[in-house]
Amino acid sequence: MLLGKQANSVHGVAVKVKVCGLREVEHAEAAVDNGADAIGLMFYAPSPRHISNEEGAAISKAVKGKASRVGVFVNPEPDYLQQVLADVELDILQFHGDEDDDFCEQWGLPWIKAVRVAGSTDVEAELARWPNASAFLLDAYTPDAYGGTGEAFDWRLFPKEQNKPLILAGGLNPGNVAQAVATVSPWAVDVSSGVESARGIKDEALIKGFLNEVKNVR
Ligand SMILES: O=C(O)c1ccccc1N[C@@H]1O[C@H](COP(=O)(O)O)[C@@H](O)[C@H]1O
Repeated sequence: MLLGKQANSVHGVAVKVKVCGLREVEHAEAAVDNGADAIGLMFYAPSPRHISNEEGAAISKAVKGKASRVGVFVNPEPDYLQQVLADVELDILQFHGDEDDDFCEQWGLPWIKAVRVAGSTDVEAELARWPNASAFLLDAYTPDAYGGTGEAFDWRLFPKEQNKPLILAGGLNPGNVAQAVATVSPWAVDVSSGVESARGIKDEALIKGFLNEVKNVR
């Protein structure tokens, strides 16, 4: 599991893994069976990984009790988010847009704030904008997309010390995740396009490969 109701562990002994943008029950099951701590369900319509509430409910049910189910949103309308919560059992919310602390805090679930990092970003100052976040996910900034681009940021900008769990994301894949973990020592890693055979299409072998690579450095 990724986070409890209270997130209070920082830099635990094992690197946790979230596999994001799952659209098929069998891919979610493959991720969980191979050691994923969390799966991400994309509720952002422009994403190639977007799923309906019905699809999300089926995946959520399949992995219940085995992994944390994270709903990923980008600047959602409150009514839409409310409807997702009514239809899909989720454990954690991930906000990947311009949502402020008050917006993220109102849903009664632990939440992760994604912060998009460019060369000029003052990461510490950015993280201070969401004091109630349970954890932060650091992803690459790209001007034309909110995430899921397969782009990495400069890992030297990843904070060495933080009082909250930090998740490394952006451009991770089976070929670079071991190096990323060794370089940055994140609390968790998050992958989406790096385990796809085509845009939005997850690949079971790549999912397994990614999880094996992380296991080797756990
Ligand atoms: O996956 C998407 O399409 C997406 C769209 C909008 C916001 C976030 C999105 N995905 C998240 O982006 C990061 C990094 O993805 P990648 O591994 O570089 O493809 C990851 O946290 C996804 O959850």
